[in-house]
Amino acid sequence: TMDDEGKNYVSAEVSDVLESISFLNVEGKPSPLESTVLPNMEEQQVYQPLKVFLRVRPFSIAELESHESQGCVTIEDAQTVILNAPKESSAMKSSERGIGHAVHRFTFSQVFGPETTQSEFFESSMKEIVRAYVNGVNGLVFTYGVTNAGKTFTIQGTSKDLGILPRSLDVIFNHIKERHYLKMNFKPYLSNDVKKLEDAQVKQEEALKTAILASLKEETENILNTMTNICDVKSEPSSCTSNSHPSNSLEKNFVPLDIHRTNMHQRTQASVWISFCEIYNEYVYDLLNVLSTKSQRRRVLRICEDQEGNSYIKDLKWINVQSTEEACKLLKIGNKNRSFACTRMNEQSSRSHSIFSIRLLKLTDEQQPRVLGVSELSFCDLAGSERCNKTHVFGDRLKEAGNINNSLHILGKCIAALKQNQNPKMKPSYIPFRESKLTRLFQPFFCGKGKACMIVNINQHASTYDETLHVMKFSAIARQVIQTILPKSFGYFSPKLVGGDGKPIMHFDANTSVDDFPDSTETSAEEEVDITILSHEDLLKTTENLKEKLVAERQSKLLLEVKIRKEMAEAMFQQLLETEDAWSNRLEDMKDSYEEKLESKFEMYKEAIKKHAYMCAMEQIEEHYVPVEEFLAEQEKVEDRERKILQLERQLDEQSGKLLALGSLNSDVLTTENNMERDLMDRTMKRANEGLQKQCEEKDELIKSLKFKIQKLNETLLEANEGYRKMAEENSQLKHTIMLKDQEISSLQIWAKCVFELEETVSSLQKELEERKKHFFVEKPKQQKPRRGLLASLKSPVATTACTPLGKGLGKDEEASPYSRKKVLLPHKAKE
Ligand SMILES: Nc1ncnc2c1ncn2[C@@H]1O[C@H](COP(=O)(O)OP(=O)(O)OP(=O)(O)O)[C@@H](O)[C@H]1O
Repeated sequence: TMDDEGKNYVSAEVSDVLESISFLNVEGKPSPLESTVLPNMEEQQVYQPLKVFLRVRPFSIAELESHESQGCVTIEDAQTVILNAPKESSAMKSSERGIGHAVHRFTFSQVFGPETTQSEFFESSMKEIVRAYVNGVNGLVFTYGVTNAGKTFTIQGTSKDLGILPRSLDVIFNHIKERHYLKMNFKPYLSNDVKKLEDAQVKQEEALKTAILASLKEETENILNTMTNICDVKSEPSSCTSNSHPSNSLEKNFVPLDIHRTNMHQRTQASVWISFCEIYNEYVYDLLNVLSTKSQRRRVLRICEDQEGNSYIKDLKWINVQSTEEACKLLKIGNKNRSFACTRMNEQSSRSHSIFSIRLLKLTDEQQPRVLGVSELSFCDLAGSERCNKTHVFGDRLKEAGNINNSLHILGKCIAALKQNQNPKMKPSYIPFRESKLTRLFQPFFCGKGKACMIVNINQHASTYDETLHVMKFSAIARQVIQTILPKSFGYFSPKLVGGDGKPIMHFDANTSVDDFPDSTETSAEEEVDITILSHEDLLKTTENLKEKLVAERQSKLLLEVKIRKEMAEAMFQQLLETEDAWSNRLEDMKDSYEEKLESKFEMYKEAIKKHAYMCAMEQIEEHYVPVEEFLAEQEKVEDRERKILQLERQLDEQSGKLLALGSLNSDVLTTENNMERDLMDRTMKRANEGLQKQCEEKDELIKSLKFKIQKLNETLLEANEGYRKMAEENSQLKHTIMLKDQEISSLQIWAKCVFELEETVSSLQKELEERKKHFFVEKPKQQKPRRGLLASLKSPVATTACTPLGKGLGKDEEASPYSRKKVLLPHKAKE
């Protein structure tokens, strides 16, 4: 019953898909294979961010029982998911220490929750890429995540629940339907070319395919006995037990394709080829290689590049497939080989990257087929990323080689570099595509030769939270990468057709020349060997060989180094000489330029000085400015004076000449021949002489009268002198008299004082006398006479002194009363 359920479920899904892309096949409209590319891809380059889808795996019952569910992952919306660090995670511990956060938000092109069905996932994530692919655009899908996150489940799925790979195959086959080219004579070759096989080669091809498919049959038969389902490598036991006949169930799972219903009217046809390989420890192995014995060593494949620099895996088997069923069988065989190899090496499958590729060859009609284009769709199931985290692959340098997976580290570096190079402000950095096998194969998809899409698978386990967080951080960077998709992918990868011998087929394209097909583009035919599977002796031998090679290599390198050093030294010397030359030239130039500058400066200063001088002169002129009229007038005056001087000088000369002539007149008269002139001279001389004599006489008279006047004045002066002398004498006498008079006055003053005192005494005496008289009038009236006589005797000498000749000038005062005299003398007293 489960089988039936599963069958119906898948069938319904596939038909949904077919419906959704049915527009590609609408009757009457040109087939999508006829139009080489999608319309929008035809004209221009397409820039679009790398599509990154997140798929969250549901919990299993066991996981829920072991408390893995701690709400670490919350889907916010169709694009956003939130990660909450659980208690035990180091992210939480870090955030508690203040480093980083406990909650992270991430956005994706689309987030698919645990409930998402395989069909829903395919519909939303793969439709665009598959649609582009059938129209000629290369595609790459890779899953990224920790082990057990659901990568393989997403790509391959289980027998009941097909993954994106079988679904894509189904869509492809349904798309080509009647235009399916069933012959095997056109086979993918190198990176993008097609090889036309000879009949024998076709037979070989068919035999190989049968052998490979037979290996599955053998295996299936063996496994049938142990009731193990090989339908999917990691199918759950519950699903496997119900499958009594897995191959049958698989067949039923797909929509039956009527591959014989080829429409002959359709000119274009398609041939489908698949390959399946793995990259383990940086070695590429073909997973469709059937090993005859279990001990047989797996062959390591080389990655080569064609002329255009497109990498491809040399000698990788390409198997023609005619249906999804066949392709899925081959997938199973590959898975089986992968697990077998891994078991033998005691390693887990998640340590390798597996790449399942589908090549679609677009051919013209069957009668005379021509190759129109080749497109490739690859599904890459990457190794679990957690091991890389543990070895600090991101950021830190990867030191260990050996068994550590280098590819994811390089992929991270490439994505970071791609992102950085999109920033125009940043210096473009080198993208280390060539540093790992995986990135070498991915390179075309990041360089515009196809569409890439990344599927991030996470589980919600608390125990692997830190690893999951790392995956999310990686995808956040990847999401920022802008993909450039070059136009006309078919045209861009214009395929070349070669014959069975690998030589170009001329009739294929008239424009193709033989030169376009080199015999081989491979660098070395030496086969790489996976050393991990060599025996001890083999390893020792290999080591010895390698040592020898190393020594030889070192020697040649040394020689090369010496040669390079010598060349470098020569080049350096040459450069030094050139530099010296350049510098000396520059020095000369500088010297010249400085000289020029100096000269110009000198000229400048000269000019400045001139200007200054001119300015000064102008200022002076302004100060001493004389109007022209004045100046001319002055000049005229000067000239006039000069003329007068000249005239006077001439006159003087004449006069002196005349005087001389006068002195020697008589002798001259006798000697002079010209009498007329002489007479005239005489006459003028005479006249002048007369004038002069008259003048002299007048002057003499004047002198005489002046002399007389002087004489008179002298006399008057003498008289005056005499008078003056007399006056002086008189004056001195008078002065003397005055002096005497002064002396007299002063003595008189003394006398007057005495008199005044005496008078006072007298008056007092008189008063006394009168009193006494009154008294005596009564007693002795006769005693009054003698006292009157004493006063009179005192008065008479004073009168005599006043009558002396010295007192002449004061005559008027002499007769004045003693009171009046007193008045005159008072000022003298004051002066003293
Ligand atoms: N979306 C899903 N729904 C149901 N079961 C799932 C889902 N995703 C994964 N599983 C189951 O989880 C288990 C682990 O998944 P899967 O093997 O795909 O992980 P993985 O990432 O490929 O691991 P590894 O890196 O080891 O190959 C499988 O049993 C698978 O069936």
